[in-house]
Amino acid sequence: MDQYLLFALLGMGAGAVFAGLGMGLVTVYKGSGVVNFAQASLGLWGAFVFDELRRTGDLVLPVLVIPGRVHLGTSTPLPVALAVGLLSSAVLGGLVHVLVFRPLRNAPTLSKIMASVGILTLLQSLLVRRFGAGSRVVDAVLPSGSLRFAGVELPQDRLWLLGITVVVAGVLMAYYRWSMAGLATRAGVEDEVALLLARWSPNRLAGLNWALGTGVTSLFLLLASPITGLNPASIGTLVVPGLAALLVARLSSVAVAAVAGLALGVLQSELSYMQLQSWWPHSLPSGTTDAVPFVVIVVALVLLGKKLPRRGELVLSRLPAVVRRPLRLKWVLLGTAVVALLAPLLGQAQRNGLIASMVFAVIALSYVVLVGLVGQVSLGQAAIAGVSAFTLARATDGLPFPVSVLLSALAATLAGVVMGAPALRIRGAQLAVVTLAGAVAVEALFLRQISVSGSGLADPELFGLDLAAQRYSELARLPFTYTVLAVLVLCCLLVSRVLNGTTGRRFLAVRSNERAAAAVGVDVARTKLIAFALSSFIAGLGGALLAYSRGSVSIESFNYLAGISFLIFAFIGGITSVGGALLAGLIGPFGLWYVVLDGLVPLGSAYDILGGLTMISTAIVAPEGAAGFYGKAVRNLLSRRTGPARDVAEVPPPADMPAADVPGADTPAADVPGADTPQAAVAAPDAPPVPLSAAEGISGPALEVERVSVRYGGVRAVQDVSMVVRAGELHGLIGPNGAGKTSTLDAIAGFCVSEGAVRIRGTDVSRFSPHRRFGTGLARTWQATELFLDLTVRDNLLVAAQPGSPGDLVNDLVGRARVMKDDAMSALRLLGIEHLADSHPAQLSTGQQKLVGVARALAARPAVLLCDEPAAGLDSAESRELGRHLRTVADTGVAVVLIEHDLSLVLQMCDEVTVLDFGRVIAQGTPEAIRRDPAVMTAYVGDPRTVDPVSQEVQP
Ligand SMILES: Nc1ncnc2c1ncn2[C@@H]1O[C@H](COP(=O)(O)OP(=O)(O)OP(=O)(O)O)[C@@H](O)[C@H]1O
Repeated sequence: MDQYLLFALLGMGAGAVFAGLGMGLVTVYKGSGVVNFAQASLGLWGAFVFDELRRTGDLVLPVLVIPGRVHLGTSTPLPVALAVGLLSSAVLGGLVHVLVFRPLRNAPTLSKIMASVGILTLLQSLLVRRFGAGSRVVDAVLPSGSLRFAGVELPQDRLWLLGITVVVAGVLMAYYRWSMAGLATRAGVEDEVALLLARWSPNRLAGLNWALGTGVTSLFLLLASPITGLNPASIGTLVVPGLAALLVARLSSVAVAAVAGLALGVLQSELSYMQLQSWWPHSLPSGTTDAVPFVVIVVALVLLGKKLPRRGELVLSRLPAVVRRPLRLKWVLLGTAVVALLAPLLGQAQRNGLIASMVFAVIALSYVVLVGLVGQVSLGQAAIAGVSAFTLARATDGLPFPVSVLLSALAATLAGVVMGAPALRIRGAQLAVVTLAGAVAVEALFLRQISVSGSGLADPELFGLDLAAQRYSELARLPFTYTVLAVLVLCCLLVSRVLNGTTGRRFLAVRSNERAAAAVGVDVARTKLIAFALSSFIAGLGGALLAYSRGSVSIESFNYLAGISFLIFAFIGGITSVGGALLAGLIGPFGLWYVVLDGLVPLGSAYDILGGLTMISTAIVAPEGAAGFYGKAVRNLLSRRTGPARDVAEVPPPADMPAADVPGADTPAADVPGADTPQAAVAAPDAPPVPLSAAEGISGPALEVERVSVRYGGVRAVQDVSMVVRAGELHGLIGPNGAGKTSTLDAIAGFCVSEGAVRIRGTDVSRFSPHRRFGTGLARTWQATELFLDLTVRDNLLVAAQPGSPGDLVNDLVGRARVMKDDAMSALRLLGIEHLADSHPAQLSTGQQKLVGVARALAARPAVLLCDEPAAGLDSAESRELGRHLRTVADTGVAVVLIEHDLSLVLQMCDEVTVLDFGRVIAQGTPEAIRRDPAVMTAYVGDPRTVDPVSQEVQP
């Protein structure tokens, strides 16, 4: 027991460091909304500066140019060195905010993650350049020696660290609770607009918090350095536990971050003690302690996943745009032929560069699938590629060449799905944290356990043809070059097919808006898992090729730092297109660009610094990457010469533009897909109703809601609401603000936890997820339009028309995907907006967007359509037009539930009306009955009289 106490206290050394990281990360996040992957590097800078001052009296500067250091005298007193060290980190943190994150304030989360990862690599290289790569032993800062307690010698420095952690956490808490700047920072987390109105500058506050956060982290790294030593390479062991503390603290509580950090340190220390015991199962991998943060993160996310707060940012930002355009076969063949003809002409070094470029392009394609198309930021792809490489070296002995590679890639697929599974509830920076922690765990539990030397890898051979990458003096053999080229071409075609097929459409829908995707039947979790699997398979192929090309498998090629470097180059190239991946290959580690540059100036580690700097500037200037940036520039140039380029979406006309002026209006009806169907006859609300709904011919209730209740914590938003809606009925759901209308709709569609029963055409769907409810014939629209901004109007509708089936991916790959264009077009035609099919949502007016939202819900021919204030934001003429459209929809046999504030519109258009107030049904019946119901008028105007439905004036 004494030993457990001792090890618990020993763990406080690392624990205080983790706590310092966690508290610093929370401070930075509170101030700026950035999850700072470079926190440990920024903190280490101050610790190194402090140590260097004490050793040599030199103040080291982070500037890349000379002079890198200023001599301040031979002996610097401890307090001065301490102050200068902390200040260095704080200033560096403030500078990072001003130079990088301030310009990125409104940028997508992806750009912020990439920038902070760029800073991490940049600082790591800087630390090595300025202070050397080795480990430093640091003189004691805190009192050493021990105290005797309960028969155990307790180290004093750990007790001091524990005390300092408590004090710093207390000071930070007091700062956020009582100081004006702290209170303003907390207010900014909720609502930055309000902060601005109160005359606080969010930028200045962010800068202050950056400086404070990095200073706090540096303090703990510095004080604990005599225990932990100082080593630039230790960043890997620091980043993940710090991020784990941040997540456990729900990104907001300094105190919880401190406790979580200390607890992690203690847990790791106790585990390392237990591993020395005879009863410990020694068959467990020795890296178990390094995997602890991953487990903590996974548990934290499972328990807190949906509760993690989001910042009230000024601007909602989007990921870089994706252009869906299939690869043209002639370009693929031409490109392949050029590389194939060029390869024999290159020298060994250049051909090696070509191979490295092609291998890296394959790996970059895996990022295109996961990060570019689904928006899932992964820092763990190198570990996934490593699983394949190590499997190839160890587990596929004796298997023939392509089979061994395919099996290894499948092992990587499995690892990717396992790493991705806990991440299904999250995205953005938190996902990046999980994948980074996962990469460290894979490295500790798997890669390090099966370290393999070069001889472990059998050379590839196909039908007697020697495909080895190297043989004697030949370092880059042609047959291997062609093998890699073939794999790259296949992967490019695969990704292009997926991007342009139904799977890609669904990927982009999930990337754009997860809950809207679920509302149109997309199984979001499955879609993400498919993306993880596909991307891991491609990364696995890349990993196997990388292993062959290097002739050996080493951890350094696949550790978390390699993962970060991979992501950096993939992002610089362009993370949303096949072209971007090819560019990434060109500039990637040891690729052709590196070889050419290295021939001119020896690069060494400067290439990483260059990569980090390029990464940061790419994140700021061109988040779409070099491919997107130059692609756009070329298109602009062409359009200036020849008029608008074809793939740039043209701005559609307003809805009231005459049909003849609409692009494509001169297309004969017979040329429009689906024009020969009966639905094609319907072009306006005045036209006779056309059967569109899957509910055709069904009589009886399409929707039954029975005693549904919804609670948000202490708020009872909906209480025992019941209603029945028949096929072909337009049912109004009205009530004052906050009456519970949207919550009722959310409960029916499965978007909130509720009690009671919901039946669609007799099927009880109360326990179904939203996408399964959609499958039974229930569609909805949203109060905000919630269209998929990355997709055209047609594609928005096609996502709903084809919510997914198990064979879709294979069909996409073999080019046999079914396209339900008719359903999509007939929904657009029904609402008179087929001319908008090729527009992007951002180009449409609010009214047009609302109609597209209704059309999207109709594209799957639902039996029940729930419309949440579709007329909000429209003028009264547009509202009435929309009302007529909905009447037409109901007349096709769809049961329509309409939430609407325009009382006169509801009383005119609807067959039945349900009125809610304070979450309860206060009236139900025909518009006539509702009009006469005094309870309704009391709820609306506090006056028990009736209302004139047209003028909305209260009648005596
Ligand atoms: N996510 C939530 N968490 C806590 N309370 C909520 C949440 N969503 C809604 N509420 C509360 O539940 C009640 C009903 O809200 P709801 O949005 O369903 O009403 P509504 O009739 O649709 O209002 P409006 O017409 O303004 O859209 C309100 O008191 C609201 O503040």
